[in-house]
Amino acid sequence: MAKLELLPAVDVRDGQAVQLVKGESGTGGRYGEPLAAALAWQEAGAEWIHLVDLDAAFGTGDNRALIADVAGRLDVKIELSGGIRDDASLEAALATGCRRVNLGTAALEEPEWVAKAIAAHGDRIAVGLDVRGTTLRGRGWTRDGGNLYETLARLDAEGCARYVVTDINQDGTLTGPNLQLLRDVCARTDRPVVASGGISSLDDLRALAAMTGEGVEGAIVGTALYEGAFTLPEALALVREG
Ligand SMILES: O=C(O)c1ccccc1NCC(=O)[C@H](O)[C@H](O)COP(=O)(O)O
Repeated sequence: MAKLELLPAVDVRDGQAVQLVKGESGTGGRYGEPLAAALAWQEAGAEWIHLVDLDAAFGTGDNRALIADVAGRLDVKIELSGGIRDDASLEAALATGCRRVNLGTAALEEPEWVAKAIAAHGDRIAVGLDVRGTTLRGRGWTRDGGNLYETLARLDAEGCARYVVTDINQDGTLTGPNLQLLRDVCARTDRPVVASGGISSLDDLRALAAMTGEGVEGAIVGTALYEGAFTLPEALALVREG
């Protein structure tokens, strides 16, 4: 069975590393310099970093220069997310050297542009499916954006290579991932799924590792690592053992 990939999160708001609760502004913890956080995950053995520009996602500015600087100083693979909605932001994101970008809002509001981006960039494009129930949310998770499964079918048909699936109600809550949602998404697509939101324990990672055969490829971990629920070396050892 394939090994579950782990992606420690570095979400950037106002130049600081943060983790929000359910994506709500002003909630959650602040964790200092994003570069220091990213280097700490890299030194602890991370193979990936999930790097998010929350200001760009919310439309409250951006941390583009800082994010490009962080990306340029890391040796690990980067998944870059937040506010990538047009040619300029996509080119800037890809120019950081990241392995892939996540498109979120654009997949809901600019489907033709997203189809072109998928055609042009292949598996460097993933789509973030951020949901409450089965309703997608865009613009930093502040606006409804259509039905999860209709959008998934459309993106599959357009050749989308991978999905990052977040249950917003679990995100940052340390109450565990929504395994049923992940199962349902995996049942409706043959593309790999990266799980995000709510991971609280090594047992949660074991449960996700047991789903690699269903299509769960990776897991983004934020709050649990910052708050010390487990360490990254412990998590990496768990997924390496299979
Ligand atoms: O990724 C986004 O675009 C985004 C937009 C608005 C609010 C939050 C957003 N991302 C949050 C994350 O990527 C979290 O770091 C990740 O889901 C980890 O969650 P957790 O392990 O529950 O802290």
